[in-house]
Amino acid sequence: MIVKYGGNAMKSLELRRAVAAEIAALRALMPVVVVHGGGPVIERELTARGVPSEFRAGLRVTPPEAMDVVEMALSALNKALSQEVGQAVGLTGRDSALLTAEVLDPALGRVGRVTGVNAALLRTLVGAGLTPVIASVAVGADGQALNVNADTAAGAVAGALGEGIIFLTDVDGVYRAYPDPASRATHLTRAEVQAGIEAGWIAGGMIPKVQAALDALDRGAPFATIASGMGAGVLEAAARGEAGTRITA
Ligand SMILES: Nc1ncnc2c1ncn2[C@@H]1O[C@H](COP(=O)(O)OP(=O)(O)O)[C@@H](O)[C@H]1O
Ligand SMILES: CC(=O)N[C@@H](CCC(=O)OP(=O)(O)O)C(=O)O
Repeated sequence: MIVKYGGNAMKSLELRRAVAAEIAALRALMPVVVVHGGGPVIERELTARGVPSEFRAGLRVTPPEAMDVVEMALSALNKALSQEVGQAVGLTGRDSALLTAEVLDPALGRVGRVTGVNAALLRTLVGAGLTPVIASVAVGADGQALNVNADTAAGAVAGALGEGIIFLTDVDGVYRAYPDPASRATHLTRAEVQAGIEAGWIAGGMIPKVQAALDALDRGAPFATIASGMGAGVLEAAARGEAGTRITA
């Protein structure tokens, strides 16, 4: 199982540690690979250095000087998360070409689109009983770092391994009538997701998330689930298909 968490499931150190404990518990049941973001940590480090940044269509415009800060911030966070998950190895996409990428759009600077995943490295680590914890920094053809949205990076890893993925966020799943949690869809097909975006009941930050889920399916993942990182036992329940919204082809 691939588990992705980012800013929303890291709003406090307490929540971050609770999520790490959930991941460690899931690992007792099945092999786990973790992919993480950390938008708020990046934001804080950019601000502290007076490096401005803006988002276009959900992606951070990343000139080279911002890329240096993104990599530094996510690498430091990666080591802390790896330690919290335990029995883990923290990596970025630059280690053993774990995530290779190409420039998505020169207008966005050093933002990457994942072109390859070193699945053999991940299988070796998992086979040795270790949990890979991957920061969403990839390596470009020029050998330099590229910034990849963490949901997208996680989807690419799930696709390459042919495993399911759970995106942990701050809502219980995809709601048909946001923000009413009673309207959570337990299951959605690709066609229903596309219809939901067109109809407007899938909106805001949920759009790039469901798009990352569809991209994961395109790349070979059997399912992609969106679930809450805020509740005890939710991750295990989502892995069983009993929590969150599971999206399948
Ligand atoms: N139909 C919907 N169901 C649930 N959440 C939705 C829906 N439409 C929009 N959202 C919004 O999407 C948010 C999750 O996306 P986002 O904040 O970008 O997550 P993350 O930072 O964890 O990647 C929710 O907090 C909610 O505000
Ligand atoms: C290109 C791009 O936008 N990269 C993201 C990577 C981190 C991320 O995605 O973190 P969350 O999971 O916390 O959102 C960024 O720079 O913020």
